[in-house]
Amino acid sequence: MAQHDENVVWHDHPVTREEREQQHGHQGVVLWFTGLSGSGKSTVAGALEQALHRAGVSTYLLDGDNVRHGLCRDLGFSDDDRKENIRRVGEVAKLMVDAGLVVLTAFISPHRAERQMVRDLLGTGQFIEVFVDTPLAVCEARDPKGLYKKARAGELRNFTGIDSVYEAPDAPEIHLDGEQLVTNLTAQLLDLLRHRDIIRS
Ligand SMILES: Nc1ncnc2c1ncn2[C@@H]1O[C@H](COP(=O)(O)OS(=O)(=O)O)[C@@H](OP(=O)(O)O)[C@H]1O
Ligand SMILES: Nc1ncnc2c1ncn2[C@@H]1O[C@H](COP(=O)(O)OP(=O)(O)O)[C@@H](O)[C@H]1O
Repeated sequence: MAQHDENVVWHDHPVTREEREQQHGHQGVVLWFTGLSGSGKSTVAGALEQALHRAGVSTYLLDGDNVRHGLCRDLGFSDDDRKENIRRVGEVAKLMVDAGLVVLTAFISPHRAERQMVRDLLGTGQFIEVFVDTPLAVCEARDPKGLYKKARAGELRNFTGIDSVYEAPDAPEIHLDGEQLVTNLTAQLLDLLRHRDIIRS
């Protein structure tokens, strides 16, 4: 990968992040959902986005399945490709936070090091790690896309939880029990955002 060019200089623009946040009426922040395939990341992130949108919050949901159709269509599921996937998404999320949005991301993001990389990229308090903790057996029973079945049959290699690692977060900002009702999980996340003064009560 090409390295940073020292002849490219950062340019500050007249409209500041603070002014954009003022216009939105809230801060920019990333809610970084992580968990196994089938744990419920997209479902819970989608339900939370809907609740926030209805409350007038400016949001954007970046979803692994969708991003891999465009921005990351050249990437597969080797450790190096997953790392590059998360690096790109982290950079995009950072730009969206700078735009003043509440960004929700739904990527397996199986490696602690990559999640830490994104945390470091964003400022303090701007990276909220949401661990959707659903046992592998439950994810496998849900298997909405039939991918676990393929992985067990040896038709799909490097599948997270089967023959590729998932490193659970040590200290996520919020640890969700992925077997609870989606409405309950959404309420827990809204509470956290209110508690952190990211949205108003
Ligand atoms: N080998 C392998 N391992 C895991 N997942 C696989 C694989 N191949 C395809 N898929 C599908 O891709 C979705 C995960 O993409 P992500 O971008 O979130 O993965 S990662 O963060 O880069 O690890 C994942 O979607 P979710 O089920 O929404 O998590 C799968 O549908
Ligand atoms: N809390 C939940 N309780 C029961 N089923 C759920 C829950 N969350 C998600 N599901 C279901 O599990 C499946 C996987 O959810 P999904 O959001 O696609 O997971 P992920 O994005 O982590 O792969 C879907 O069929 C979804 O309807």
